Amino acid sequence: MNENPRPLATPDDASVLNAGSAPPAPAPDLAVLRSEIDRIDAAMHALLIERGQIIDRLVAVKRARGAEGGSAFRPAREASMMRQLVDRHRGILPLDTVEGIWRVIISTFTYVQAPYAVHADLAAGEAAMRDTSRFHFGFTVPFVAHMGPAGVVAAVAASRGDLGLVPAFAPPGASAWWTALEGAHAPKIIARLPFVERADHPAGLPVFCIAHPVTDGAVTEVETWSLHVGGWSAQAARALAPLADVIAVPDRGLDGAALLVSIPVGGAVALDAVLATLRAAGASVRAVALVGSHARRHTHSPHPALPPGAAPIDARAGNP
Ligand SMILES: C=C(O[C@@H]1C=C(C(=O)O)C=C[C@H]1O)C(=O)O
Repeated sequence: MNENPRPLATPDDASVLNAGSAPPAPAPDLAVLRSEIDRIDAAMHALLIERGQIIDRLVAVKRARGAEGGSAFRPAREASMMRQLVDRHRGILPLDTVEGIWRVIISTFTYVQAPYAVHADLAAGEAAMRDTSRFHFGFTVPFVAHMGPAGVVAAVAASRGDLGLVPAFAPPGASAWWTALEGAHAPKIIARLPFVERADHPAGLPVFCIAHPVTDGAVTEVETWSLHVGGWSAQAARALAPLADVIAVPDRGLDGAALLVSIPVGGAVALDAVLATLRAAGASVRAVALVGSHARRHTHSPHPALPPGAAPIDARAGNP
Protein backbone atom coordinates (compact mmCIF):
# COMPACT_ATOMS: atom_id res chain seq x y z
CA MET A 1 0.00 0.00 0.00
CA ASN A 2 1.29 3.46 -0.80
CA GLU A 3 1.34 5.43 2.43
CA ASN A 4 2.71 8.55 0.79
CA PRO A 5 0.61 9.13 -2.31
CA ARG A 6 0.20 12.64 -3.80
CA PRO A 7 2.03 15.84 -2.88
CA LEU A 8 -0.16 17.61 -0.35
CA ALA A 9 0.43 21.13 -1.62
CA THR A 10 -1.70 22.60 -4.39
CA PRO A 11 -0.73 25.64 -6.49
CA ASP A 12 -2.88 27.97 -4.35
CA ASP A 13 -1.48 26.57 -1.12
CA ALA A 14 0.23 29.31 0.88
CA SER A 15 3.22 27.10 1.53
CA VAL A 16 3.85 26.91 -2.20
CA LEU A 17 3.23 30.59 -2.94
CA ASN A 18 5.60 31.62 -0.17
CA ALA A 19 8.21 29.05 -1.03
CA GLY A 20 11.60 30.35 -0.05
CA SER A 21 10.30 33.12 2.22
CA ALA A 22 8.72 31.01 4.98
CA PRO A 23 9.29 27.54 6.31
CA PRO A 24 6.89 25.05 4.66
CA ALA A 25 3.82 24.22 6.71
CA PRO A 26 4.09 20.74 8.18
CA ALA A 27 2.28 18.14 6.06
CA PRO A 28 -1.00 17.12 7.69
CA ASP A 29 -0.73 13.56 8.86
CA LEU A 30 -2.53 10.73 7.14
CA ALA A 31 -4.94 10.22 10.02
CA VAL A 32 -6.16 13.81 9.61
CA LEU A 33 -6.67 13.39 5.87
CA ARG A 34 -8.47 10.09 6.42
CA SER A 35 -10.81 11.70 8.89
CA GLU A 36 -11.57 14.34 6.21
CA ILE A 37 -12.42 11.52 3.79
CA ASP A 38 -14.67 9.91 6.42
CA ARG A 39 -16.43 13.24 6.94
CA ILE A 40 -17.03 13.61 3.19
CA ASP A 41 -18.23 9.99 2.80
CA ALA A 42 -20.68 10.43 5.67
CA ALA A 43 -21.94 13.70 4.15
CA MET A 44 -22.38 12.09 0.70
CA HIS A 45 -24.22 9.17 2.27
CA ALA A 46 -26.46 11.53 4.24
CA LEU A 47 -27.23 13.39 1.00
CA LEU A 48 -28.19 10.13 -0.73
CA ILE A 49 -30.51 9.33 2.17
CA GLU A 50 -31.99 12.83 1.88
CA ARG A 51 -32.34 12.31 -1.91
CA GLY A 52 -34.40 9.20 -1.10
CA GLN A 53 -36.68 11.27 1.12
CA ILE A 54 -37.25 13.75 -1.70
CA ILE A 55 -38.05 10.86 -4.05
CA ASP A 56 -40.63 9.65 -1.48
CA ARG A 57 -42.27 13.08 -1.61
CA LEU A 58 -42.08 13.10 -5.43
CA VAL A 59 -43.86 9.72 -5.55
CA ALA A 60 -46.59 11.11 -3.26
CA VAL A 61 -47.07 14.15 -5.53
CA LYS A 62 -47.17 11.95 -8.66
CA ARG A 63 -49.80 9.71 -7.01
CA ALA A 64 -51.88 12.70 -5.96
CA ARG A 65 -51.80 13.94 -9.56
CA GLY A 66 -53.11 10.54 -10.63
CA ALA A 67 -49.99 9.60 -12.57
CA GLU A 68 -50.53 6.26 -14.26
CA GLY A 69 -48.58 3.18 -13.20
CA GLY A 70 -45.75 1.73 -15.22
CA SER A 71 -42.16 2.85 -15.42
CA ALA A 72 -41.09 6.01 -13.60
CA PHE A 73 -38.30 6.46 -16.18
CA ARG A 74 -38.50 10.02 -17.54
CA PRO A 75 -36.22 10.15 -20.60
CA ALA A 76 -36.22 13.93 -21.10
CA ARG A 77 -35.31 14.61 -17.48
CA GLU A 78 -32.60 11.95 -17.43
CA ALA A 79 -31.02 13.13 -20.70
CA SER A 80 -30.87 16.70 -19.39
CA MET A 81 -29.48 15.62 -15.99
CA MET A 82 -26.72 13.61 -17.69
CA ARG A 83 -25.79 16.51 -20.00
CA GLN A 84 -25.55 18.90 -17.04
CA LEU A 85 -23.46 16.42 -15.07
CA VAL A 86 -20.93 16.08 -17.87
CA ASP A 87 -20.79 19.83 -18.46
CA ARG A 88 -20.07 20.68 -14.81
CA HIS A 89 -17.60 17.89 -14.08
CA ARG A 90 -13.99 18.74 -13.27
CA GLY A 91 -11.20 17.33 -11.13
CA ILE A 92 -9.29 14.08 -11.09
CA LEU A 93 -12.21 11.64 -10.90
CA PRO A 94 -12.69 10.25 -14.45
CA LEU A 95 -15.87 11.34 -16.22
CA ASP A 96 -16.72 7.67 -16.88
CA THR A 97 -16.84 7.08 -13.14
CA VAL A 98 -18.99 10.13 -12.42
CA GLU A 99 -21.40 9.20 -15.18
CA GLY A 100 -21.58 5.58 -13.96
CA ILE A 101 -22.25 6.66 -10.35
CA TRP A 102 -25.11 8.93 -11.42
CA ARG A 103 -26.59 6.36 -13.80
CA VAL A 104 -26.80 3.95 -10.85
CA ILE A 105 -28.24 6.61 -8.53
CA ILE A 106 -30.91 7.73 -11.01
CA SER A 107 -31.85 4.25 -12.28
CA THR A 108 -32.05 2.82 -8.80
CA PHE A 109 -34.20 5.68 -7.48
CA THR A 110 -36.43 5.17 -10.54
CA TYR A 111 -36.66 1.48 -9.55
CA VAL A 112 -37.47 2.41 -5.97
CA GLN A 113 -40.35 4.55 -7.25
CA ALA A 114 -41.79 1.75 -9.38
CA PRO A 115 -39.96 -1.61 -9.81
CA TYR A 116 -39.05 -2.54 -13.37
CA ALA A 117 -36.72 -4.97 -15.17
CA VAL A 118 -34.40 -4.36 -18.09
CA HIS A 119 -34.78 -6.84 -20.98
CA ALA A 120 -31.75 -6.88 -23.26
CA ASP A 121 -31.05 -8.44 -26.64
CA LEU A 122 -27.73 -10.27 -26.36
CA ALA A 123 -27.62 -11.36 -30.01
CA ALA A 124 -25.13 -8.65 -31.01
CA GLY A 125 -22.68 -9.61 -28.26
CA GLU A 126 -23.35 -10.62 -24.69
CA ALA A 127 -20.46 -8.87 -22.95
CA ALA A 128 -21.06 -5.44 -24.51
CA MET A 129 -24.81 -5.56 -23.90
CA ARG A 130 -24.42 -6.64 -20.27
CA ASP A 131 -21.86 -3.88 -19.69
CA THR A 132 -24.21 -1.32 -21.23
CA SER A 133 -27.16 -2.49 -19.19
CA ARG A 134 -25.28 -2.61 -15.88
CA PHE A 135 -23.58 0.74 -16.55
CA HIS A 136 -26.88 2.49 -17.23
CA PHE A 137 -29.17 0.64 -14.80
CA GLY A 138 -26.87 -0.81 -12.12
CA PHE A 139 -27.19 -4.18 -10.38
CA THR A 140 -30.32 -3.62 -8.30
CA VAL A 141 -32.59 -3.35 -11.34
CA PRO A 142 -33.18 -6.95 -12.57
CA PHE A 143 -31.53 -7.84 -15.88
CA VAL A 144 -33.31 -10.29 -18.21
CA ALA A 145 -31.38 -11.72 -21.19
CA HIS A 146 -33.03 -12.43 -24.56
CA MET A 147 -31.60 -13.87 -27.78
CA GLY A 148 -32.91 -11.48 -30.40
CA PRO A 149 -34.92 -8.26 -30.30
CA ALA A 150 -38.36 -9.85 -30.82
CA GLY A 151 -38.29 -11.38 -27.33
CA VAL A 152 -37.32 -8.02 -25.84
CA VAL A 153 -40.20 -6.20 -27.55
CA ALA A 154 -42.67 -8.93 -26.52
CA ALA A 155 -41.48 -8.88 -22.89
CA VAL A 156 -41.78 -5.08 -22.69
CA ALA A 157 -45.24 -5.21 -24.31
CA ALA A 158 -46.41 -7.82 -21.77
CA SER A 159 -44.98 -5.92 -18.77
CA ARG A 160 -46.34 -3.03 -16.78
CA GLY A 161 -43.30 -0.79 -16.93
CA ASP A 162 -40.20 -2.72 -18.01
CA LEU A 163 -37.54 -1.33 -20.32
CA GLY A 164 -35.94 -3.06 -23.32
CA LEU A 165 -32.47 -2.57 -24.81
CA VAL A 166 -31.89 -3.33 -28.48
CA PRO A 167 -28.76 -2.46 -30.52
CA ALA A 168 -29.13 0.83 -32.41
CA PHE A 169 -27.48 -0.73 -35.47
CA ALA A 170 -28.14 -3.81 -37.57
CA PRO A 171 -25.99 -6.77 -36.53
CA PRO A 172 -25.54 -9.48 -39.21
CA GLY A 173 -28.85 -11.25 -39.86
CA ALA A 174 -30.82 -8.53 -38.05
CA SER A 175 -34.60 -8.49 -38.23
CA ALA A 176 -36.82 -5.42 -38.55
CA TRP A 177 -37.78 -5.57 -34.86
CA TRP A 178 -39.07 -1.96 -34.94
CA THR A 179 -42.07 -2.96 -37.09
CA ALA A 180 -43.49 -4.50 -33.87
CA LEU A 181 -43.58 -0.94 -32.45
CA GLU A 182 -45.95 0.38 -35.12
CA GLY A 183 -49.33 -0.11 -33.37
CA ALA A 184 -50.74 2.77 -31.31
CA HIS A 185 -50.45 0.76 -28.08
CA ALA A 186 -47.22 -1.06 -28.94
CA PRO A 187 -44.00 -0.16 -27.10
CA LYS A 188 -41.99 2.71 -28.52
CA ILE A 189 -38.35 3.86 -28.63
CA ILE A 190 -38.06 6.32 -25.73
CA ALA A 191 -34.29 6.84 -25.43
CA ARG A 192 -30.98 6.23 -27.08
CA LEU A 193 -28.06 5.29 -24.83
CA PRO A 194 -25.50 6.32 -23.87
CA PHE A 195 -27.00 9.76 -23.14
CA VAL A 196 -23.51 11.23 -23.46
CA GLU A 197 -21.53 9.78 -26.36
CA ARG A 198 -17.77 9.76 -26.73
CA ALA A 199 -15.25 7.69 -28.63
CA ASP A 200 -13.84 5.90 -25.58
CA HIS A 201 -17.05 5.40 -23.60
CA PRO A 202 -16.58 2.31 -21.39
CA ALA A 203 -20.14 1.12 -22.08
CA GLY A 204 -20.64 2.84 -25.40
CA LEU A 205 -22.64 0.21 -27.30
CA PRO A 206 -25.33 2.35 -28.97
CA VAL A 207 -28.73 1.00 -27.92
CA PHE A 208 -32.34 2.03 -28.23
CA CYS A 209 -34.34 1.85 -25.03
CA ILE A 210 -37.94 0.79 -25.59
CA ALA A 211 -40.92 1.00 -23.24
CA HIS A 212 -44.66 1.52 -23.24
CA PRO A 213 -45.39 4.91 -24.82
CA VAL A 214 -44.32 7.66 -22.41
CA THR A 215 -47.10 10.16 -21.80
CA ASP A 216 -45.24 12.29 -19.27
CA GLY A 217 -41.65 13.32 -19.87
CA ALA A 218 -41.22 12.03 -23.41
CA VAL A 219 -38.53 13.71 -25.41
CA THR A 220 -39.05 14.42 -29.08
CA GLU A 221 -35.77 15.92 -30.22
CA VAL A 222 -35.17 13.03 -32.64
CA GLU A 223 -38.04 11.05 -34.15
CA THR A 224 -37.64 7.41 -35.19
CA TRP A 225 -39.71 6.32 -38.20
CA SER A 226 -40.44 2.85 -39.53
CA LEU A 227 -40.53 2.88 -43.35
CA HIS A 228 -41.47 0.02 -45.66
CA VAL A 229 -40.02 0.60 -49.10
CA GLY A 230 -40.08 -1.21 -52.42
CA GLY A 231 -37.36 -0.89 -55.04
CA TRP A 232 -34.69 -0.67 -52.34
CA SER A 233 -31.28 -0.50 -53.96
CA ALA A 234 -27.69 0.51 -53.32
CA GLN A 235 -28.52 3.79 -55.06
CA ALA A 236 -31.38 4.48 -52.63
CA ALA A 237 -29.15 3.60 -49.65
CA ARG A 238 -26.42 5.95 -50.92
CA ALA A 239 -28.90 8.78 -51.49
CA LEU A 240 -30.29 8.44 -47.96
CA ALA A 241 -27.00 8.06 -46.08
CA PRO A 242 -26.08 11.78 -45.92
CA LEU A 243 -29.59 12.76 -44.81
CA ALA A 244 -30.33 10.58 -41.78
CA ASP A 245 -29.23 7.69 -39.56
CA VAL A 246 -30.76 4.62 -41.17
CA ILE A 247 -30.94 0.94 -40.23
CA ALA A 248 -32.08 -1.12 -43.22
CA VAL A 249 -32.90 -4.83 -43.42
CA PRO A 250 -34.49 -6.82 -46.23
CA ASP A 251 -38.28 -6.91 -46.02
CA ARG A 252 -40.86 -9.25 -47.52
CA GLY A 253 -40.60 -9.37 -51.30
CA LEU A 254 -37.56 -9.44 -53.53
CA ASP A 255 -36.57 -5.79 -53.52
CA GLY A 256 -38.25 -4.60 -50.32
CA ALA A 257 -36.58 -3.20 -47.22
CA ALA A 258 -37.69 -2.18 -43.76
CA LEU A 259 -35.96 0.97 -42.57
CA LEU A 260 -35.62 2.59 -39.18
CA VAL A 261 -34.84 6.24 -39.87
CA SER A 262 -33.85 8.73 -37.13
CA ILE A 263 -34.66 12.36 -37.96
CA PRO A 264 -33.79 15.33 -35.70
CA VAL A 265 -36.92 17.46 -35.22
CA GLY A 266 -36.52 21.00 -36.51
CA GLY A 267 -33.28 20.03 -38.24
CA ALA A 268 -32.21 20.61 -41.82
CA VAL A 269 -33.85 17.39 -43.06
CA ALA A 270 -37.51 16.57 -42.41
CA LEU A 271 -39.35 13.31 -43.10
CA ASP A 272 -40.74 14.72 -46.37
CA ALA A 273 -37.22 15.26 -47.69
CA VAL A 274 -36.29 11.67 -46.78
CA LEU A 275 -39.37 10.33 -48.62
CA ALA A 276 -38.70 12.55 -51.66
CA THR A 277 -35.06 11.40 -51.78
CA LEU A 278 -36.13 7.75 -51.68
CA ARG A 279 -38.60 8.30 -54.53
CA ALA A 280 -36.02 10.20 -56.60
CA ALA A 281 -33.68 7.22 -56.15
CA GLY A 282 -36.31 4.90 -57.63
CA ALA A 283 -37.75 3.45 -54.39
CA SER A 284 -41.44 3.45 -53.51
CA VAL A 285 -42.57 4.15 -49.97
CA ARG A 286 -45.32 1.70 -48.99
CA ALA A 287 -45.90 2.63 -45.36
CA VAL A 288 -44.60 5.08 -42.76
CA ALA A 289 -45.13 4.92 -38.99
CA LEU A 290 -43.68 6.88 -36.07
CA VAL A 291 -42.18 4.32 -33.67
CA GLY A 292 -40.69 6.60 -31.03
CA SER A 293 -38.45 9.51 -30.24
CA HIS A 294 -35.45 10.29 -28.12
CA ALA A 295 -33.13 13.06 -26.96
CA ARG A 296 -30.71 14.55 -29.44
CA ARG A 297 -27.35 12.81 -29.39
CA HIS A 298 -24.98 14.61 -27.06
CA THR A 299 -21.31 14.09 -27.82
CA HIS A 300 -18.68 14.91 -25.25
CA SER A 301 -15.23 15.78 -26.47
CA PRO A 302 -12.55 16.56 -23.87
CA HIS A 303 -10.80 18.79 -26.43
CA PRO A 304 -13.51 20.57 -28.42
CA ALA A 305 -12.65 20.75 -32.11
CA LEU A 306 -11.80 24.25 -33.31
CA PRO A 307 -13.48 25.64 -36.41
CA PRO A 308 -11.27 25.18 -39.48
CA GLY A 309 -8.49 27.78 -39.54
CA ALA A 310 -9.06 28.96 -35.96
CA ALA A 311 -6.00 29.43 -33.80
CA PRO A 312 -5.77 27.60 -30.46
CA ILE A 313 -7.28 29.58 -27.61
CA ASP A 314 -3.93 30.48 -25.99
CA ALA A 315 -2.59 31.95 -29.23
CA ARG A 316 -5.82 33.94 -29.82
CA ALA A 317 -5.56 35.44 -26.34
CA GLY A 318 -1.98 36.46 -27.11
CA ASN A 319 -0.55 34.14 -24.46
CA PRO A 320 2.88 32.66 -24.97
C1 LIG B 1 -37.26 11.62 -9.99
C2 LIG B 1 -37.98 11.26 -11.07
O1 LIG B 1 -38.06 9.97 -11.59
C3 LIG B 1 -36.98 9.28 -12.12
C4 LIG B 1 -35.80 9.34 -11.25
C5 LIG B 1 -34.90 10.36 -11.36
C6 LIG B 1 -33.86 10.60 -10.31
O2 LIG B 1 -33.70 9.79 -9.40
O3 LIG B 1 -33.20 11.65 -10.36
C7 LIG B 1 -34.92 11.15 -12.51
C8 LIG B 1 -35.82 10.97 -13.52
C9 LIG B 1 -36.77 9.85 -13.51
O4 LIG B 1 -36.38 8.88 -14.44
C10 LIG B 1 -38.72 12.31 -11.74
O5 LIG B 1 -39.76 12.00 -12.31
O6 LIG B 1 -38.27 13.47 -11.74
